[in-house]
Amino acid sequence: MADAPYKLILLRHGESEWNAKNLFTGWVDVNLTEKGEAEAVRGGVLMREAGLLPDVVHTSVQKRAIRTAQLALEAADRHWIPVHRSWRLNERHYGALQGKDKAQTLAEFGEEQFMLWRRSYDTPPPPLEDGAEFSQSDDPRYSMIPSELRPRTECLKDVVVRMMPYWYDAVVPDLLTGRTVLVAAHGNSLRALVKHLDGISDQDIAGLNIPTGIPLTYELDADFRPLVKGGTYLDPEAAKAAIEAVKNQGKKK
Ligand SMILES: O=C(O)[C@@H](CO)OP(=O)(O)O
Repeated sequence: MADAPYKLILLRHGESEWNAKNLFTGWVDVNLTEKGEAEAVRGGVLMREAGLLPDVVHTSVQKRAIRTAQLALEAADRHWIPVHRSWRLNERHYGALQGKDKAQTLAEFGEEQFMLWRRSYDTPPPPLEDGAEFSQSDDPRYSMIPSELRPRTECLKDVVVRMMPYWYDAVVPDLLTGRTVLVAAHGNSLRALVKHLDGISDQDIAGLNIPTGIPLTYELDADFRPLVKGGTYLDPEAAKAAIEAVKNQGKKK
């Protein structure tokens, strides 16, 4: 069996204001709730207790992931490590669903359409028009992305396509130098990465949910394939309960 020279930690941001309100969020730049901040700190404590200390961190350009990384790294006494950020690690752009209530959307469109938009691999929600209330068309942080590349909606397949160049060009080179790499990102950008790492099929990925604030660690072999499929959550019990909660979003009132 190949060695496991590479260590990767994936961390979904802590609970956001819109997670708490049960709204589709996507590229809308909402902050963490107090609970989300506490989850981020706890994520850092778990890393410290496990002796898994990141040497470099990669985040999206969204506040909830940026702040989660900072809070977790402070708790692990690693606030000083180099940071890289990219829109390619952003949450999936949720198109015209951004800002909509998940329970209301489920009631209005029915379970099949709701789950197709939420978890199918290749059905994107309707696009969000530039200039609309929850559009990022005028956000300066995206001004360097050419218009034809800038998402107005995305399915998970689209996220895989825009995320993978970052994996190969930015994260893998850090792993190759022997650094322990932390990727602090989002439910769906991390689902895209886990799909690639674990070789999950387009069908089966629909059933995979990632909880907020609990580090998911991978040891990777020389081909950047996991020694343990699915990785290892640092708090498996808490992860199990939190995964169920993510799965059932929309059903709660
Ligand atoms: O609203 C969103 O942007 C995401 C993550 O919070 O939701 P979902 O889990 O429904 O894809």
